[in-house]
Amino acid sequence: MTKSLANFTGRMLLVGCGNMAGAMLDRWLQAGLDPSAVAIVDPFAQPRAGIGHFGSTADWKAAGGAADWIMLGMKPQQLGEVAADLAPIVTDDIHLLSILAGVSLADLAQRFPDARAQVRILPNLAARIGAGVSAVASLGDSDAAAVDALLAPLGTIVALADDMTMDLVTAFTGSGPAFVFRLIESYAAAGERLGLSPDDALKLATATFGGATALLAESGEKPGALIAQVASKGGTTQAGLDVLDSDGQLAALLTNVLRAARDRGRELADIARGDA
Ligand SMILES: NC(=O)C1=CN([C@@H]2O[C@H](COP(=O)(O)OP(=O)(O)OC[C@H]3O[C@@H](n4cnc5c(N)ncnc54)[C@H](O)[C@@H]3O)[C@@H](O)[C@H]2O)C=CC1
Ligand SMILES: O=C(O)[C@@H]1CCC=N1
Repeated sequence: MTKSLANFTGRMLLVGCGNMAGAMLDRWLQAGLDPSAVAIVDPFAQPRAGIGHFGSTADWKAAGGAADWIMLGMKPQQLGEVAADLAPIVTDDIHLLSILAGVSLADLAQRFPDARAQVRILPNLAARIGAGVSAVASLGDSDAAAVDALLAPLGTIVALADDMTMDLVTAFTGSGPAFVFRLIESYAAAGERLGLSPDDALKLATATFGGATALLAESGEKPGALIAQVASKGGTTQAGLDVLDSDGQLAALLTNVLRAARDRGRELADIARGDA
């Protein structure tokens, strides 16, 4: 059942509302968030019924805009221009939330020093259906109960003591869905190459990945224990696993994938700080 936000009383401003912030907002609205308590500053955001849309922070302010929560949902590269307009508005009664990859709590505190709290959230796209993962770390008086209430309808919440590992988590769970979609796409393409029709290949691949992850989560068993239940000695699965496991190539490939994504987060932070 969707966790309710019907009792959430804060006024929320979203600065940048594209794929990720839009997925969070749509889930929040589904969970009962009052649209009249939300405003969006984004020159290109998709309009949503009952929500005020503004092209700039100045337009929002001129229309009498006020907020208790402000969430940064644009790209990290836009932090400089956004902060120039927004920082004077972020006073000590405002919780500043950020979903920006790379941008650290220290960077947020430097850009928005007067905020009541700086809260760094790393969500993922599955938030749209309440099956996401949100890692969260904060500075200041973050009102953890209210932050948890906001994040609960989006899926699993992982509270981190600080944001030291956030760039790795960004790669792992933030970028993660794209890596999984690519694996499924490649699995389907391999099935096609060996004779399945494109429709059957994607349908079977999606159901196989979905069923396997659901079984893993529900059974509480370790992946290795479930592999042993599928792979008969000398059978078909073992023949495939022998290829997958050869020379540790899969582990090396995935480590390189995560390292590249994590390191790009650090580069984005440099760009957001104006250091690159
Ligand atoms: N897409 C994802 O799965 C995830 C994204 N993120 C983070 O979310 C943020 C947004 O990413 P996406 O939604 O993928 O990008 P997006 O390109 O879909 O959305 C960005 C939005 O910002 C708006 N925008 C551009 N300049 C602006 C300005 N000056 N003021 C206000 N709005 C402005 C754009 O019109 C657009 O709607 C990034 O910082 C990214 O690191 C974090 C976790 C996952
Ligand atoms: O690709 C990106 O930079 C963002 C951060 C995590 C997922 N999407």
